[in-house]
Amino acid sequence: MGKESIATSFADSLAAIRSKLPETLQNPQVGIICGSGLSGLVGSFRETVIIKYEDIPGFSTSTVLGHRSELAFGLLGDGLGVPVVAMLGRFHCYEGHSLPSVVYPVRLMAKLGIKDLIITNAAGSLNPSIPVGTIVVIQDHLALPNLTGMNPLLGLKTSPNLPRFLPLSDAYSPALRRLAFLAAHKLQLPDEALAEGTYAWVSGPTYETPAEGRFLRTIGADVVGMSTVPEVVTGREEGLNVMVLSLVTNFVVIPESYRSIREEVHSELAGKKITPPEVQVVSHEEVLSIGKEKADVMRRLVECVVSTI
Ligand SMILES: O=P(O)(O)O[C@@H]1C[C@H](O)[C@@H](CO)O1
Ligand SMILES: Nc1nc2[nH]cnc2c(=O)[nH]1
Repeated sequence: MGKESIATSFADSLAAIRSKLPETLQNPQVGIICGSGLSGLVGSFRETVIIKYEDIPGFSTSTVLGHRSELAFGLLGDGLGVPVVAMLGRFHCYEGHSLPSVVYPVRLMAKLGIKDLIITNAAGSLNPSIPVGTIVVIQDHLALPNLTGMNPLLGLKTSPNLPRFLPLSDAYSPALRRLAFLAAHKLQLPDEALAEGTYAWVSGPTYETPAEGRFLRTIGADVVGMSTVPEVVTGREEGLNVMVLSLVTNFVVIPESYRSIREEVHSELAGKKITPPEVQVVSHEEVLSIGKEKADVMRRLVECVVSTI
């Protein structure tokens, strides 16, 4: 899409959205992107207005189970509540969406006036000390696609006011990360409920081979997932404060050693039968099931952070 048609598209999207919102929700302060199976957060909204993605010009729709394709506006948190906008479902490159489409909603939320962006996702753990069920407050990322030509900021700038070269050494807001740990304390979550770590972005839709998992761990990633980084990069370009909460839904399968078919065959030929180890595999059903189990903790945490922003 050229610069002019992107601008027209944003104007059309904004007009369609604003026409459906009451005065109290016209200026959301916080944007939230809900990861796989984590859209239950909307249950805590008051004065909720839901707009289907298909009714917003310029928007795509999500094709992934656990993503609802709806934009939710409402008031969240104690007292009068903070006006927020939440994406109940996101777009991933592996669905066939282009990077500009994946990050379109982030740019739109920035144009709606949000200052802070809270992103959640489901991720696999590469770190033995970060078990399934932990929420990881992301402190940094490793994005091989960004480094190798799949960067959401490649190409013409969508506005002359945006920086051409964006520093990312401060991508994950320390102030918001502090609020996450303070919120966990306020909610009396056990210490181990929240960890800190580095997120690796891969395109998906395949889960990692054992060698890929080992590689990502070796280069410093704690969790891995198929989303989020394009949203973070674009959010930073738009001048937003960004925080990412990754729910660990599974361990990435990294066996200590490989099953040796060579040894099995040689043993069999020598009259000794070796019982092969069970092969573990990850599934999206498992990801959604842990998401369902932990959705409430994520909901309370995000609500508490929003109340204290
Ligand atoms: O949208 P998120 O990042 O939460 O979803 C994760 C990554 C894949 O889309 C999916 C794999 O199970 O879950
Ligand atoms: N790439 C990747 N994405 C995930 N999303 C949830 N679990 C995983 C995982 O193990 N690997």
